[in-house]
Amino acid sequence: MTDIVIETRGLTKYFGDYCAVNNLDLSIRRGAIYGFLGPNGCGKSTTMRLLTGLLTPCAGEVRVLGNELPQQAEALRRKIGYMTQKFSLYDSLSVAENLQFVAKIYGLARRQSQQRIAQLLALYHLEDKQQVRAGALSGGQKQRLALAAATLHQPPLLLLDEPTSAVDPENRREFWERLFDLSDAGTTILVSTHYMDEAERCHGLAILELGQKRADASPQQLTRQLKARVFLLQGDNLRQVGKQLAPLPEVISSAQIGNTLRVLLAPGLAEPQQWLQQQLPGTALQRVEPNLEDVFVATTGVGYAKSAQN
Ligand SMILES: Nc1ncnc2c1ncn2[C@@H]1O[C@H](COP(=O)(O)OP(=O)(O)OP(=O)(O)O)[C@@H](O)[C@H]1O
Repeated sequence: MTDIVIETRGLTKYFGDYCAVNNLDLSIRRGAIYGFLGPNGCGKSTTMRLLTGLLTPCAGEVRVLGNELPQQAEALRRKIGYMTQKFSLYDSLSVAENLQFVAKIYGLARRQSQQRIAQLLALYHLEDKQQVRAGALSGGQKQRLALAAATLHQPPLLLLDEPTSAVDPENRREFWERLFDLSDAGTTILVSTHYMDEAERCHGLAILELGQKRADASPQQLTRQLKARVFLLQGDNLRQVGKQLAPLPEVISSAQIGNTLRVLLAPGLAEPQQWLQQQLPGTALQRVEPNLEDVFVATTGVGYAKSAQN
């Protein structure tokens, strides 16, 4: 059996005249946690819906777990777990009732369903909440319940659309530990996010903008391959310095972080440090290693245009 679980070529989706997903090629291997990182409206959710078979592409080829979509969407449905952006379980049902309901949908036998639900309640620390209405749970508990429901039938592929957007850092960390357990057991996980710290945890990552893929590699490769140069500046009047630098075509971005200004320079400059020092005589500056946020800034928006120009 092939090790590639999700494969798309030229995947494209229009809503009317608007191209929400534009000629997307993906290749995601079994057991990977693969992230979609991108701004609001870049096409993350639409791509996920296309990969579940819920939406039909306008063009391109899609193969998920060996199923050609949209023709074999029905066969795929039982093999995936899908956690939508909005909590989609029943607020008025208890935690246990929600899981029993999902087990019925998947056609689990009563005994098997009881065992699996007990296992999930323990795994996701919901044992003492099983009689509580889902609507009364905290944000973190709701997400754990949603993950329990999405994994109830032990699917080999999980699609999680911004799963931790309403969750505090501790719960998010715990949630990701469970995702790594699932990945370790062979589950492939596709996760969309706005958060750099979540994106950094992924094995592989696509940065999306305007429905297009701007970059695709592991977070480590993306930072290593970045051609833009990053500098940290210290000194007085950093607000003023930032405003002076921002409009220059050689400057991809300047952003204040505490008492420093983080400046990204476009790749075309032969002597970037010298060039920057000439713009700002007397300002202390130091070259630093790029992080994932630098990659994001350089591959989207103004950064994308300036990187391409220079
Ligand atoms: N059913 C639809 N009809 C028309 N336009 C749509 C539909 N679904 C999505 N869109 C548009 O397609 C674009 C991509 O939307 P999508 O929800 O995939 O983005 P996203 O990256 O998931 O955004 P967010 O981070 O805000 O969830 C947006 O401009 C959106 O308005």
